[in-house]
Amino acid sequence: MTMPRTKTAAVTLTQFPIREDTSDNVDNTQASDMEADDTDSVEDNSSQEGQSTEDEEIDEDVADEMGHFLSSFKGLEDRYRLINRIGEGTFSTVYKAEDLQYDQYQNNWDITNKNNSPWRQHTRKPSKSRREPRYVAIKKIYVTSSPMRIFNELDLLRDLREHDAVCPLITALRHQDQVIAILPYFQHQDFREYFREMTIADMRPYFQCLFTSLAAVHKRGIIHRDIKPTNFLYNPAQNYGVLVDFGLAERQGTDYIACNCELSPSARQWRLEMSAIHQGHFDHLPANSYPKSDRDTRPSRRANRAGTRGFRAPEVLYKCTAQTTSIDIWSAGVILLTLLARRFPFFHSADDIEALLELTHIFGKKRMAQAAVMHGTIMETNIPSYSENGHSLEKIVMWSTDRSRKDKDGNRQRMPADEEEAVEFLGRCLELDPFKRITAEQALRHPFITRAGMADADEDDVALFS
Ligand SMILES: Nc1ncnc2c1ncn2[C@@H]1O[C@H](COP(=O)(O)OP(=O)(O)OP(=O)(O)O)[C@@H](O)[C@H]1O
Repeated sequence: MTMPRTKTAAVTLTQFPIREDTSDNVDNTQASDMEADDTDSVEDNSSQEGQSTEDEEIDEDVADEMGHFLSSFKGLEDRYRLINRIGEGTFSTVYKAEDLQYDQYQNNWDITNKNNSPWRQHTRKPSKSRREPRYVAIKKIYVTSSPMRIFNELDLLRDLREHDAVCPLITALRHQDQVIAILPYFQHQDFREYFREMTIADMRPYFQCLFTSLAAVHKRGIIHRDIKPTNFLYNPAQNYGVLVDFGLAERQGTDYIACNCELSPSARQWRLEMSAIHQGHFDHLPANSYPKSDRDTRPSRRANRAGTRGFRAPEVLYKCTAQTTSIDIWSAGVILLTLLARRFPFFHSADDIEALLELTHIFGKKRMAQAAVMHGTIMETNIPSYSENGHSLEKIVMWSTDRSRKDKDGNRQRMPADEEEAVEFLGRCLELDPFKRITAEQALRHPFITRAGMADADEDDVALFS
């Protein structure tokens, strides 16, 4: 008889009760929350360590580390055979492992068993042989993560388990203060290996998959908060990818405080006109306004800024207190910009102020100042090289790919039509106003996406990047 994964556990293991109290046995005094909030920032320092095969040699240190992990987590070696370390991030280490007790459980998560699943066409055919190894990814969450953070990730993953475009949670286990999440192993390629070669025709299915995942996540009112290439596991050979890492995700509306951006444009304009800054003097402050230089007296604004540097939307940088799922669309736009510009990482700021300056360089002082006012804050810079109106995204892409110079007859290179379409879509994702930014549902109806799989633009692609 097979059993549902979440109802059974080896006697020696503490099965992680996803919806129950998780604090038992976890030393709360030790658990320092590494979650990025108002003060912390996360860098994209996760590494993918290749898609190991079993023949591949394993680094001695990794072998030692895996041995220690197996021996310290009671009962783990009866259930899983660790094969290799496949990823190391800010909050966890991920291992590839063989599921030794696969046949003892109901495996509803297994895409190879699903009929009518879009995953089915992207994965190997179900095998009749019961002996074929089944692989999982074991995410060993660092013990320094707070129990609430771990609970949040597992809870959201559980909510999203029915979605083919999100890597589902099989189960989670706890031994003392160590929590591990078991996910299906998804064969993918490291972004750094393919981003330079991707043609526009290759980008379409990539974003079709990514936006399908985002549409599913956003439909449930969940903000992923950490959309970046290492969190979208993509297999270019199969044109298929899944979203992982809900460690920073949250339900929209958590810690919500009203923000200026929700006002109607006329109400916002009225507020601006009444502000001391707009009037340029502080002798007669209108009611309910702040003087310009009051840093010592006014508490600083707090908002969730969790995410990875370079991928944060402007409203996150401006500490908007009413952030929505559209922050994920911005981050997806940054991935597209990376692909079109052939530069990774595209943005490389050390902190949020630098990140705002990088954006100002592209979008210009005027639009960045307008975006700031939208969220009830002021953005000023005296850096002389920044222009008032910034540059078009088309120009940025042409510069980045070394196509901005005129030819010997003085003509500028033109962007091929399919690339123009991609840049137009990019502009819809990198819209400074979150309310005007395209949604995931709308993105799936955009021609850049709907043309995925059509052999439309191969000639242009070849001409462009050869
Ligand atoms: N289901 C999976 N199948 C294959 N590889 C995976 C899977 N889940 C995670 N990985 C690998 O492990 C890496 C780290 O995983 P994850 O992003 O969940 O951890 P993290 O510690 O939160 O990382 P980060 O610092 O990027 O937020 C991924 O980039 C990927 O290479």
